[in-house]
Amino acid sequence: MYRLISATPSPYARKVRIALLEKGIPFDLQTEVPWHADTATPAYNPLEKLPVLVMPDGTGIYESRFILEWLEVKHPTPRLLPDDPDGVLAARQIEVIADGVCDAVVLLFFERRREAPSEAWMARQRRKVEGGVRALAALAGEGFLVGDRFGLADIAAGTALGYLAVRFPEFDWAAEHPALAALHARLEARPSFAATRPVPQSITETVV
Ligand SMILES: N[C@@H](CCC(=O)N[C@@H](CS(=O)(=O)O)C(=O)NCC(=O)O)C(=O)O
Repeated sequence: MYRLISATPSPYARKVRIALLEKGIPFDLQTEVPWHADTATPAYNPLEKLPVLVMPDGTGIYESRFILEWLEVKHPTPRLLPDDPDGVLAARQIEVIADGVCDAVVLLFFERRREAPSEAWMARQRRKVEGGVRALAALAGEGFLVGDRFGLADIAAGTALGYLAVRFPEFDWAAEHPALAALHARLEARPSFAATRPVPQSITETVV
């Protein structure tokens, strides 16, 4: 059985959790705080990050985009990528935007924990979050983000938007982007999203 090393707020781990659930792949969930000294990630990932998908033989793969690509290759049905190459590229481009929003939120979150946070640095990260959400909003319509089928693009965008509620709640993106908010509501109604709602975690060790 696979084991996924995850964290309750992690949007990157949530992408993998949702893909595993959508593909009906059984897995054990190992939830931890990757910022604490006792994290298991260094045993599998030289970058010391989760998610890590641990194989039955104990080896691990890491980096959410790679894990999702790996799952698409090893467990191709149901397919989470479009059938056409341009659709695949569009979905991957959306994942780049969504992950970039999450990256900026992480940097903003930890900057705020510094004794003397840099206002310039935080403003820069907020700009990236707002710009990324604007780019996603420009793609949101009545259906799913790419083609007529739920897939990777929706998983990436949905997990990024869900992460904002946990780490950047003061950004009222839904008021600015009603079509994106409606898509997000549709996605959060899916069992795979409902089962993986992000929850803040208590980080009690010094990180920055
Ligand atoms: N690009 C990576 C980012 C993963 C990442 O930043 N994970 C965080 C946890 S969380 O922010 O997703 O909750 C982590 O393990 N950070 C520990 C560290 O960076 O040392 C991915 O997509 O998997």
